[in-house]
Amino acid sequence: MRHAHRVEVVRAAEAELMARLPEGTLMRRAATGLAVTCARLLTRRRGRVYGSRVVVLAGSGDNGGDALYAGAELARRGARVTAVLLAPGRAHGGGLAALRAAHGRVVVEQEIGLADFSCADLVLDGIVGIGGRGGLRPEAEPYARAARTGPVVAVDVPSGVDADTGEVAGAALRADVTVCFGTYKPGLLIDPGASYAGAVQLVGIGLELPPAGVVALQHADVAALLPVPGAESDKYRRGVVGVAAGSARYPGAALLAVAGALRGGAGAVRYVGTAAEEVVRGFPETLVTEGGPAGAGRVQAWVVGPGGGEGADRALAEALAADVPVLVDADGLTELARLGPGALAGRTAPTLLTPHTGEAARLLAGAGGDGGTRSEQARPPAADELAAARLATARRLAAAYRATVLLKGSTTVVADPPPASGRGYPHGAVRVNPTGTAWLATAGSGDVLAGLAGSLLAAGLSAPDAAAVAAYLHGLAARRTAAVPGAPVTASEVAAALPAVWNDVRAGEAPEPRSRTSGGTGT
Ligand SMILES: NC(=O)C1=CN([C@@H]2O[C@H](COP(=O)(O)OP(=O)(O)OC[C@H]3O[C@@H](n4cnc5c(N)ncnc54)[C@H](OP(=O)(O)O)[C@@H]3O)[C@@H](O)[C@H]2O)[C@@H](O)CC1
Ligand SMILES: Nc1ncnc2c1ncn2[C@@H]1O[C@H](COP(=O)(O)OP(=O)(O)O)[C@@H](O)[C@H]1O
Ligand SMILES: [K+]
Repeated sequence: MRHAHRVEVVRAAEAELMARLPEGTLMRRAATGLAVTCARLLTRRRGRVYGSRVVVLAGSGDNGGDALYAGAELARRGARVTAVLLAPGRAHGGGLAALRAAHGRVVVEQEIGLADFSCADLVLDGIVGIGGRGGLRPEAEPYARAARTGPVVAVDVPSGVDADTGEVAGAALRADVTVCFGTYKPGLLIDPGASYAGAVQLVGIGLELPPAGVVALQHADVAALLPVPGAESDKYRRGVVGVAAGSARYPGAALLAVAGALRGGAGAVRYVGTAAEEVVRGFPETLVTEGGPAGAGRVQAWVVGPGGGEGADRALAEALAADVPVLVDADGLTELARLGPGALAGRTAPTLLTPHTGEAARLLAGAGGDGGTRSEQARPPAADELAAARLATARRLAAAYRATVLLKGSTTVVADPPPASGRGYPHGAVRVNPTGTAWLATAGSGDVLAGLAGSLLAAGLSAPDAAAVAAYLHGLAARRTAAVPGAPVTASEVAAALPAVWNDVRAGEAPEPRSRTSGGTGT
């Protein structure tokens, strides 16, 4: 599990630890970890550190201090280090002295051409870290846009990325590697910030931290959550998932949701809807029932809405009336947005909403724009604004509907509603998904995800576990299924690859590293 903490929490842990240690200890630990990574990258690129050209971009805070100290360590090993001071006169005094003592060169911005930056063997981004406010400043923007040949190593956070949220206001430094200290920051795991961070490495500095508000499951965490039938299991004990999906216009959505559901660990899939004939032809193992969810017999969880068309309102009402977990997707969400959060008010069983940002915009508008009452009409949020602020969007929706929310797109975010007491930290737990590829943005892949997550719910996983495990497997399946890495995939292929990735996860096969060309980490 990767744990990510807010800046405020990191600061508190830092203060507590610093009070017990000699001054400068934490920065020395951070800078040493940073220098080790840089030396490894330089050795890979040039065979050795000695003689390599390193540019340090140093801002006015401790982030610049880390970069200057790391630059000094590289200079001591023979690297030709040039530090560019973006806030001359305010650079970290100790770091500057260390770099000068190691015969590093120190210049101000006007004294170095972008050409020197562009041909460096390695650039250290120490412009700003967790103390950053309001995006990159004008003096730093040319570095964000300049071409470069060597890797950029971000210190703690890529400058310009909001550490708490992953939001990027304007330009930001695009890193190949980010070396972060003490804990991951949410902004390193959530797009757009995550896509600026490259490969993220954590350097422990001894912070004692409380449980993390944001986590990313890894292979072993997912493996531990996968349902496994016991010796006494039968198909009903394994869980029956009901799928109310598809319509005359979108029969394929029913097939794809069922395809996902059949691979999610439930013992049986029960289908209700107008595409029963097509479903049985495609998947003879499906149980089909006439009418809506109300008359369908016992199920342990419902999936409502993929391709649901005009029948989605009835299916939603009947599924929500059942005292079992309900996953609401697609047309079910459009109907829920029309009804507003009150439609979930009487439910005691878990509800899982799986919107993309367009549906999230409708849901927020249905909740009164800001999650308040419907009479407080605010400007309806636009989908692209919500995509740029994925963490806040998922949290707002979870709070407004008091349901678990899986927000789809580049970095899928799963948010729980805040605790009912309203005391303490004002947000519920959040999981972010580290697998996936932008090729998942293909028609029908969301239907597969809905079926898969619903099946995991029926098999007994909690709503946040089912959502996070489904997103993880779905993202891995998309990566695995491409005939050539990075090639397009179809939703049917994603569904067909699920058993193989299930086995990979159980066997502990490492996932592929994230790939820029495949368009990010999220599903
Ligand atoms: N926490 C820990 O445990 C440890 C933390 N460590 C390190 O310390 C870092 C945090 O250092 P920090 O607190 O000095 O803040 P930092 O990120 O350097 O930025 C603040 C400075 O930047 C300025 N500034 C603000 N916004 C800006 C912008 N948009 N663009 C440009 N400049 C901007 C602002 O000045 P202003 O100009 O606003 O007056 C202020 O001077 C952390 O990320 C990690 O690297 C490690 O050494 C070890 C343990
Ligand atoms: N840019 C992206 N990067 C990664 N995954 C994405 C991206 N855009 C969409 N996805 C994923 O693709 C799937 C699309 O689902 P959805 O929008 O519901 O499509 P459909 O309605 O056609 O099934 C989701 O799992 C979503 O997270
Ligand atoms: K930085």
